[in-house]
Amino acid sequence: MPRPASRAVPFVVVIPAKDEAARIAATIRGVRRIRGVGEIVVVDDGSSDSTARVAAGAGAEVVRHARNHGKADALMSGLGRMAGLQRVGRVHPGAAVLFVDADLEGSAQEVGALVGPVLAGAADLTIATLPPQRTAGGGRGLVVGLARRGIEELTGWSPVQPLSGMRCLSPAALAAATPFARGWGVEVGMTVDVLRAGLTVQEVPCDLHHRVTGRDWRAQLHRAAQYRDVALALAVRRLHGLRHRPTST
Ligand SMILES: O=c1ccn([C@@H]2O[C@H](COP(=O)(O)OP(=O)(O)O[C@H]3O[C@H](CO)[C@@H](O)[C@H](O)[C@H]3O)[C@@H](O)[C@H]2O)c(=O)[nH]1
Ligand SMILES: O=C(O)[C@H](O)COP(=O)(O)O
Repeated sequence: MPRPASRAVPFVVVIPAKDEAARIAATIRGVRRIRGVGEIVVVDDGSSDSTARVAAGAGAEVVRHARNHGKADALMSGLGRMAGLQRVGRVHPGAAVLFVDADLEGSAQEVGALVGPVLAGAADLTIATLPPQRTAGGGRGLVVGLARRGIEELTGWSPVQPLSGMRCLSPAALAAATPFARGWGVEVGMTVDVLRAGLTVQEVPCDLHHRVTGRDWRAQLHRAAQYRDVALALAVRRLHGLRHRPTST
């Protein structure tokens, strides 16, 4: 039976997860400590480990991809489940969504700082910025630089951490940002689309700690995929901007 609408929650947590069995339970416990949290949806994006079983055991709603589709599709599947929960009255029809990576463990609680400005109507999209991490990363800033310069070129706004995936979106921001750019282009595409819709974006410092990408060949392959997806998301939006440019007389 659907729960009464008065108990419907004002925001839903969506956690995309690929092979996160070692971290997902701690991350779910972390977000459960956020004030006002209701439904927590974990999307197991074709994991080869026990991510789905562990997440279900920790009390999350679990959506499973039979094979790996990439982060953007995992987030879209989470939104699909959120719509289902709205239809049965378990989630408020005008609920916000909070995207949280699966590898934050206990620090995930700090993502709660993103919710207030969106529920209060002060921002449509809030994005977490992270402090220096305990382990040094192995990147040279190529992907981050591409993303930051691209967003600035297309919108005039220069984000501190353009790739950060911890984000809270109002219903208006969700409408402007979906369907998402594919794979690792999701954050850059979302930021550009929300700003171009005339909505407000705000970066919020959060004391978050995650698994940093290292220096081995797998890490460099990961960065190459990030670079490709960010470049594609920007190229599509550049074209869109050209097509919709007002013609001068
Ligand atoms: O095919 C995949 C790969 C990853 N994930 C999940 O997506 C999240 C982010 O993945 P991760 O490997 O931790 O990404 P990072 O290398 O840390 O990437 C950074 O940059 C990405 C954009 O390139 C953002 O999405 C991330 O939030 C940001 O932390 C995690 O929960 C993963 O389990 C999927 O759902 N499907
Ligand atoms: O390690 C990182 O911060 C990301 O994979 C991005 O890589 P980058 O340092 O090349 O921007």
